[in-house]
Amino acid sequence: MVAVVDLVDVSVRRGSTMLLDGINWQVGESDRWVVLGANGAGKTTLLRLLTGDLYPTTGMAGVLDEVLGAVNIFDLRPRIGLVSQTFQERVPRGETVHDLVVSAAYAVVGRWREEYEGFDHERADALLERFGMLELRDRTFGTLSSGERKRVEIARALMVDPELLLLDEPASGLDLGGRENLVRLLGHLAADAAAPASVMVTHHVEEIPPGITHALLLKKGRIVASGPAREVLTEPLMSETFDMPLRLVMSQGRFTARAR
Ligand SMILES: Nc1ncnc2c1ncn2[C@@H]1O[C@H](COP(=O)(O)OP(=O)(O)OP(=O)(O)O)[C@@H](O)[C@H]1O
Repeated sequence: MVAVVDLVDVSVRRGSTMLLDGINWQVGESDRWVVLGANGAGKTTLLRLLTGDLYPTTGMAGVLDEVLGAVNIFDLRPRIGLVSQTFQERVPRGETVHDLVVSAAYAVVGRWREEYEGFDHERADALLERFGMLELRDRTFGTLSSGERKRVEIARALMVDPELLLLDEPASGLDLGGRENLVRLLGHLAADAAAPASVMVTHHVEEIPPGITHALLLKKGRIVASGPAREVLTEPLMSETFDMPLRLVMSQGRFTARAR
């Protein structure tokens, strides 16, 4: 198995605070992971480590067979698709949906004078169609609903044909319909054998798409449990992670949780 992510005894410390502590974690090339944890558990820190935004204080962090700190991060980043919470702030007013997706091929936000190949345009449109957004290809990004924007962001993240797809709370802020649409699309992606390995961060089990293969539970920077989803997404482990007795129900590949 090729390890897409290989963290060995990783810690991240800021002052006297351990943001991550003793993390050992491997992601395989066909894995679909969900990372769950309460506010402040360290989920965003973990994603920022994977994108090379920050480095381990101790331990070894391997991503796509490269060791963080020993690889040029600008060579690594194009191999990773990121759907972040802050991306929308960087999109210029007036950027069209199609241009936003096609410009990922050049790792830029906002088209300027790049010359794109016909192939790039076709790929961008095929991705927009896959996420139900082709009809809106000529709309400006700023006029889309939150759910539509998320679908465009995922299309953009896949434009570079990444080897690892990172999704940071993709359903946050969406209404019920928007969330359900997105979870369905993420479920299709998870089921696609040609799709890259993925790591999705969320607070809510309702946002876990069907087809997730593995789960990692974080609490105060430490791993509560990690492994196959059916072994990790259990009432005792989830209750420990969120510090309250939970009732967890799984039905037709989807989860719901509430306090006991
Ligand atoms: N530079 C820093 N110095 C000190 N503490 C920090 C720093 N950056 C983050 N933290 C703390 O580290 C902890 C983990 O933060 P992180 O953003 O990774 O959590 P999270 O699980 O993503 O939380 P949320 O679900 O609220 O987004 C938090 O308690 C945060 O306040």
